[in-house]
Formats: sequence, structure tokens, C-alpha cells
Amino acid sequence: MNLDFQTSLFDDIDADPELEELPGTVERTMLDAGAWVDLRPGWVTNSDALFERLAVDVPWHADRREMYDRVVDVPRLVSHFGSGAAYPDTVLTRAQHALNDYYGRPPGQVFDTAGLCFYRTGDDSVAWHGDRVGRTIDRDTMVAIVSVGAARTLSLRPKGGGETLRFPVGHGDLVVMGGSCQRTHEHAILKTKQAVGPRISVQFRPVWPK
Ligand SMILES: O=C(O)CCC(=O)C(=O)O
Ligand SMILES: [Fe+2]
Repeated sequence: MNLDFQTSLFDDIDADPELEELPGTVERTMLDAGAWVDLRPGWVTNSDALFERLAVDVPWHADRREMYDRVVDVPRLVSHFGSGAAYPDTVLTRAQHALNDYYGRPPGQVFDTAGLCFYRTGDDSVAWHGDRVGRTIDRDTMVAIVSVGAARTLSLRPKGGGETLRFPVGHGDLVVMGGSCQRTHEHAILKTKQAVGPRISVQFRPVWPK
């Protein structure tokens, strides 16, 4: 796998990744039906180092899924850190704590698990979907995504049809989907024909009591 990517001009590969402030720096976009999206560009600084560490240290898997009469590769690499599992980098642990502080998650609904996706090229993608909370999708929740590497577009559209909104998510950016977003909207990282470098996303999700 070729891990070369366009390193940003401002980062230093030997410098430790750090988190900037959240209060006063997060911009909320209200969608229909009580859904919202928060964006905090550049939340992680020195994110070149975070990209490199995750690319190398995380046990990446190529999942395969049944599709009609075939078994196909999922078009991205994935890795999952379940409830209580140590995250692959301490900056992710700090990010989890900062997110729980900022969003004031109630007990039993704190950001807990971390799912990671590795989009190797513009051909890697995730199709339209809403994330599930446990086995159900009928509760409001939050999904917080930290993105490093090449910028990709998070597309969002109402489930019943309607306008697609596009949020560019770049190196070190935080995007949080909240309110009814997972129930009433779908999101996707669509394939792009543009020559984009690799991107890693970390999705923090709460684990709810059974
Ligand atoms: O990579 C992203 O930003 C989104 C990934 C996603 O939607 C998912 O894994 O559920
Ligand atoms: Fe998702």
C-alpha cells in the first residue's frame, strides 16, 4: 500500500498531534427535522503525525460483504475499537474526553467506541447510510468524526429525498452529526474521480445501555 500523501505545509511530522479548543470554535449547521452538523476545521494540529501513526499502527482489515449473489470487498479498510478497548493513539483518548466534556453527554451515552476507516484513493468510499445506535436507529445520537489526510466530502441528504449538502472534511478537522441526523438523514463519502490522497477517519460513537 502506498502511504504517501500530500503533507500539509504547516505541519511537522515529528511534532506531536495536539487538540485545539472546542468552545467558541464549532460552527453548527441546522438541517431539517431536528438534525444538525457541527464543523470544527483544524481541531487536531500536527495531524501529519497522527495520519502516519494510524496508518502504521492500526490493524487494518479489508472487510468483505455479501451483495446479491456475490461477495465483494468493502471499498475501504476498517478497524474497530469497542467499548473499553484502548485506542491506538493517546490523542484519540484526549479527543474522546474533550468531546464528552464539550457535548456534555449524559451517563450511559458518552462517546465510547472508535471506528476507523482508511480511504486509500478516490475509489474508496462509504455508501449512503445512517449509523445505528446498538441495534436500533430510532433514537437521537451523536457521531463525532476526526479526519486526517486528504480532504474528502461528507455528503448528507434527507432520507425521504431532498437536497444533498456537501461538507468538505480536511486534515485535522472535526465533524459531528447530531440530533435526529442518523434517523432522518443519510450520509456518505462518495467516490471521486479527482486524484486524492489517502484519508483516515475516526468515528467516535456512544454505546447505549441495553
Ligand atoms: O469516514 C467518514 O467520515 C464517515 C464514515 C461513516 O459514515 C461510517 O463509518 O459510518
Ligand atoms: Fe456513518
